[in-house]
Amino acid sequence: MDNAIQTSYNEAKKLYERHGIDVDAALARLSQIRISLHCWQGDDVKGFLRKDQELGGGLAVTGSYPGRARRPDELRQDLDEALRLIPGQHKVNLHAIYADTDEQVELDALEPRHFAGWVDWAKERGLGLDFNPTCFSHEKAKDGFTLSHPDPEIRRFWIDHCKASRRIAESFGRELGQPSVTNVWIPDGFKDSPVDRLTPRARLMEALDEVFAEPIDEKYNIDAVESKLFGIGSESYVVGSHEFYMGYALSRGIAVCFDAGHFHPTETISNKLSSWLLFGREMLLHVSRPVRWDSDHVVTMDDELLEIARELVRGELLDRTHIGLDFFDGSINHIAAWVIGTRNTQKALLRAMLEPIGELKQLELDGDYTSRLALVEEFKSYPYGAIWDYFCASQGVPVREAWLTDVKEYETNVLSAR
Ligand SMILES: C[C@H](O)[C@H](O)[C@@H](O)C(=O)CO
Ligand SMILES: [Mn+2]
Repeated sequence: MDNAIQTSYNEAKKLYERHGIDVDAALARLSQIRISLHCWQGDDVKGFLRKDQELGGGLAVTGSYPGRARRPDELRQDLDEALRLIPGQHKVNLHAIYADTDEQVELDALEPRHFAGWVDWAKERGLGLDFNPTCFSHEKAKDGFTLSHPDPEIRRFWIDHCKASRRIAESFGRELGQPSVTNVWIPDGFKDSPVDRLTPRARLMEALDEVFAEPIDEKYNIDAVESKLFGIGSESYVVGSHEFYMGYALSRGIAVCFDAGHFHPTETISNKLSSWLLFGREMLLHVSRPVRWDSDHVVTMDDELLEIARELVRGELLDRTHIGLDFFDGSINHIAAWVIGTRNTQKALLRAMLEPIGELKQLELDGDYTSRLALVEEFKSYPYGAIWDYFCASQGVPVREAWLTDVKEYETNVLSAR
């Protein structure tokens, strides 16, 4: 370890210790937290099945930065490069359209064997895999409805696709020895105000009940449902709204996915997590960054990211939370986007762990809001960067912005040849 890094760490640690903060314990905890890197940042949500399809479901990727992955082996190579630059052991989040197969297989006929390449790769590296049915970018989703479609045949197709997805995730869990989270997000909704809001939701409820009917051991697969306030083309009404899924997940004992970009512009998910976990068992996060709308910008160290991390740490909610990322920026280097977003998420968790939580809670209980505010604000300039640098060095990954040199080299040597 570089002397300067060690010295700065020792000095910073002393400052935290004055407030009773166990820095080594925080780093040990941080090293155990797996973040799920979303594969779709690597290729602008194109996938490998049915590549001719336009991106649908109201999703939009802007930018055409060169070098995006075109095949499973390229995507895995890029993920390897990103993971090399991120401390800790993580997971990779796949969508169904990222099947690694030469077969022309339909979404409702996908099987675990179509993902064998991913499982072998993950096993070799000790990674976990999460999964998502892809209920968009398909002719059967063209009119904006999938699981809640009025046509029972179309509904059947999507139900079967979601059932197949759970079986694939279960196989990941069995093979990799850690549960896979299957997250169902559907784009269903109306551009303009509907006359009947109830019936599509009733259809969705019934369809989901069928999807989740097959019992699967939670040791292998955890089900989650993701709501949205609006989308492009579903500005006025989304079938799978927040209230719908809160009720659904609570009554069915499954997890809710909170996506940071899926609420009103001034509404934050950080303020929802404690409420959900008082009643629900587990949750999935899609850590994202909305800019004016659900724009899926790369996660930065903004107030909301820190507040999400604080909620998880202060409330001891980490053990019941699965942290996934969800952004797709096609205007910058695809690997850098993963590295920036993941390292920021980890850094925010570290900052939250390095706060004098017991002391702050006591001040609040005592009604000393002056000291509470003073301490929270002073801690913002405590030297967490020195602790982070030490963590990166001890985990064998580049310290500070040194990772960027590696990404630039990779761009020159690998990406520019694509
Ligand atoms: C590609 C993902 O499934 C998608 O981003 C979903 O999670 C979402 O957030 C849709 O807005
Ligand atoms: Mn999401």
